[in-house]
Amino acid sequence: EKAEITKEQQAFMKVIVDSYNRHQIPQDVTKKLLQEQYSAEENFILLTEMATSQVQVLVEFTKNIPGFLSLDHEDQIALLKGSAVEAMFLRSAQVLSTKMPNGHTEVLEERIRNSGISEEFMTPMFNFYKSIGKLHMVQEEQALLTAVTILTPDRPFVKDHPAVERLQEPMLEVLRKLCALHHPREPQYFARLLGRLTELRTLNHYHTEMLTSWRMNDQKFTPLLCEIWDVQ
Ligand SMILES: CC(C)c1onc(-c2c(Cl)cccc2Cl)c1COc1ccc(-c2ccc3[nH]c(C(=O)O)cc3c2)cc1
Repeated sequence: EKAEITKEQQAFMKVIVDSYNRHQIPQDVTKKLLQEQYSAEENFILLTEMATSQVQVLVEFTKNIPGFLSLDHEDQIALLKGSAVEAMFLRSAQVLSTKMPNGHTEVLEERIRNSGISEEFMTPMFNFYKSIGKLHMVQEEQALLTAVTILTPDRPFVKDHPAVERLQEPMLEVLRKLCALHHPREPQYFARLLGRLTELRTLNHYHTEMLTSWRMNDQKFTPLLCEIWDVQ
């Protein structure tokens, strides 16, 4: 029957979910959220460290997505560069929308709100965080939604669109079945989930402006972030 998740899809999903759970920012980095002092300068430095660590984790997760490593190498880079900010919004959204026992939720929000980001970006950013929170995604959905975001064919400079679509399609199919399984009373849940991906695209534009305003204040990024965001 259409809605059943097949054995192959189960195995396919397990690879992605296990990789997603395995690749997390190390404790010694995230525990700094609670330790460092609260100044705009210190918050920016800490968030830069978190983003750098998150990009490294993201690259490892992406390499485990079935078929990703057989894509054209330049397309692999284009997909990572094109999706990094969106994937980090999704990841930070999970931290900000679930009450973390370690108290990281509150301190992360506090540091983001006081890191030199102008008010005009705060509203759309935290509206997104709220809308993700309302979805109460299960971790399989979070993992697959992140993989679907990374394997979005129409990123800048991607040459072989069809090859990326062939990888994204089976993930969308499993995600659709998962939504039906975990949210049986919300037939529109899958559509709402994909709607978040559209909202993420708009956040990309805000993020580009955030980077520009940080750079205007001579804020420094790490080499990895400079490379992935084409700055400096
Ligand atoms: C370079 C820095 C200042 C930056 O620029 N834009 C953003 C930026 C911003 Cl604010 C918002 C959204 C996206 C970006 Cl990309 C950031 C900071 O980005 C991140 C902040 C936190 C986390 C993150 C991810 C996983 C985590 N787990 C835990 C834990 O306690 O387990 C904490 C945590 C933090 C990831 C990226």
